[in-house]
Amino acid sequence: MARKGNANMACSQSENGCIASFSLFSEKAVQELLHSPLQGSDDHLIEFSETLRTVAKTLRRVAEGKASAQAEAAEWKRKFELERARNLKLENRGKSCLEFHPDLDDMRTNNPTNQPALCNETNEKSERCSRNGICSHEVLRDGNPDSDSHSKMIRKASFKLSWCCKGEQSDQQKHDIVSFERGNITTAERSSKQISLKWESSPQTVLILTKPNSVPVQILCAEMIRWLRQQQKLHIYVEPRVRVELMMESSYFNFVETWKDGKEISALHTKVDLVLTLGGDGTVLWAASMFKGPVPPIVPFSLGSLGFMTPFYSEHYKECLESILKGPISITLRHRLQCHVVRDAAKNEYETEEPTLVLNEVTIDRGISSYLTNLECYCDNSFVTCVQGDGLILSTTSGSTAYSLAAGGSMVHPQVPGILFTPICPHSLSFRPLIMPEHVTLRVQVPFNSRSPAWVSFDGKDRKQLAPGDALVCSMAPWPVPTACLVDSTNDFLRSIHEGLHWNLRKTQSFDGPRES
Ligand SMILES: NC(=O)c1ccc[n+]([C@@H]2O[C@H](COP(=O)([O-])OP(=O)(O)OC[C@H]3O[C@@H](n4cnc5c(N)ncnc54)[C@H](O)[C@@H]3O)[C@@H](O)[C@H]2O)c1
Ligand SMILES: Nc1ncnc2c1ncn2[C@@H]1O[C@H](COP(=O)(O)OP(=O)(O)OP(=O)(O)O)[C@@H](O)[C@H]1O
Repeated sequence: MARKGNANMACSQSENGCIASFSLFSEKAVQELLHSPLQGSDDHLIEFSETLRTVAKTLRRVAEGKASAQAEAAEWKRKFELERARNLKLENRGKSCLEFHPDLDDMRTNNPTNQPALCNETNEKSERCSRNGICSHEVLRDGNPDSDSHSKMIRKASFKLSWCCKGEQSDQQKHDIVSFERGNITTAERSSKQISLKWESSPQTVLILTKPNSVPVQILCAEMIRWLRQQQKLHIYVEPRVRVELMMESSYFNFVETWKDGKEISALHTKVDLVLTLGGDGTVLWAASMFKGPVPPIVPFSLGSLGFMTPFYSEHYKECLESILKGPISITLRHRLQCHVVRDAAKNEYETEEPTLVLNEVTIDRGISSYLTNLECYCDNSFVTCVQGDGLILSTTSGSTAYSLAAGGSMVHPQVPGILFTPICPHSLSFRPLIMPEHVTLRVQVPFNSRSPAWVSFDGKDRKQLAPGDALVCSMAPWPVPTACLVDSTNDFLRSIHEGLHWNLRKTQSFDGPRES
């Protein structure tokens, strides 16, 4: 019955009007005809019914063939897009690496092989490692040349660990990341160390972003601008809306700069040294969303109710800013996800549609539909699972304390590079959340046979519909969001889960009472 139902659906969904009209002669219709009072009374009618049944069967086979061809085409398309996404990622990495290097010309001249900056970095790393005496690339020596046969037998085998960059030919792209010291694996570098920012020249320009419709925020903003101008001699940028509000208050604020259009916004990162946010976590998300590429360091002042990412107290803004402008400051590099919506109809969406960067998460859910969402999920070339439930959250580790947490995901330190894969109300008893490594590309596909479309939203905003056949492709973005820490990354994170969520708060058990003897 289910197969028959599917066949009918495939026929009626077809854009081909001819097949749609033939679906009138479905097997069900034929059965009804056979069981009608005319049955047996007319041999010709029976013969005709048999013919119709054959036609219906043939049509069903055609519809099934079409569905399977569509699925195969989607699979090829998915592979093609994955490959493109990988290449794009590599290209972006190359670009960002080059962009962030101030002495690019020097490097080019000093790099006879003309390798990209990434390779130089790797060389630098291994040089640094050798200096530290940790990353020896030598083959393990025997030790004592006079050693007896017993000690030779217990000698450990030597080996080399290397890492393959995707999309390159395997022989050319092996970089040693972990080496061996007398056969034991040690790591020289870890990606999640506390990062310190030291100004090499003083910051000149500050962008202030504020939560809208808040009088305390407006008052603080005006006060802060006066202080930054008079005491720190800084250039100030604000949003057009805020400039209007300031000018209504006083013409004194005429020096405050703003922008006119999206083009000027996209050039902001080249002018702004520091971004101050006055609001809650939503204002930090807003600030991050303004920068589609590199993001200047953000100093988030807390004027909201929760404030996971806003460690600075607005009452102490003068002391905070004095110390930040002087530096050095501890920062958290918050990873972002780069998301592409890939339409089934698109020939090549990567070239036409801008990716959306999210700091918290991208959510694919059932929107207003009351049906279960049905989402096929892939990680690189591997099938992950099919989500049947309210939806799926792909979250950064910064976002792990937001929607993903509410859906049962783990809380993860924001400096850990990874992508959280958290289902929303899965209709299955065994669906636990996953955390994937940072280098993967995830693809969430609405299958062709889905009963309803799905909806995607980015940091809780910009909802878009995903029709059957459409997909969301998501990978780690090359541009993280550097946010200033009040103390350091770990201290701020723990403080936020204690104070913000009252994590594991319980009255301590009293001393009196039964004890183990
Ligand atoms: N059920 C839920 O928990 C739920 C539902 C929808 C959206 N959200 C979250 O709201 C975010 C958008 O925030 P908004 O301020 O624009 O909307 P909002 O004003 O609706 O605020 C949502 C709440 O989430 C908190 N929040 C945001 N980012 C956080 C983070 N990284 N860690 C801990 N808490 C965080 C905010 O402080 C706020 O209290 C989305 O990215 C999503 O994570 C949560
Ligand atoms: N500069 C801005 N322009 C437009 N919208 C903004 C801006 N800053 C913040 N928002 C939006 O305003 C909403 C509320 O912001 P925010 O979370 O900072 O304040 P809050 O809700 O009072 O804080 P909390 O969530 O901690 O209670 C968010 O949805 C955010 O996206």
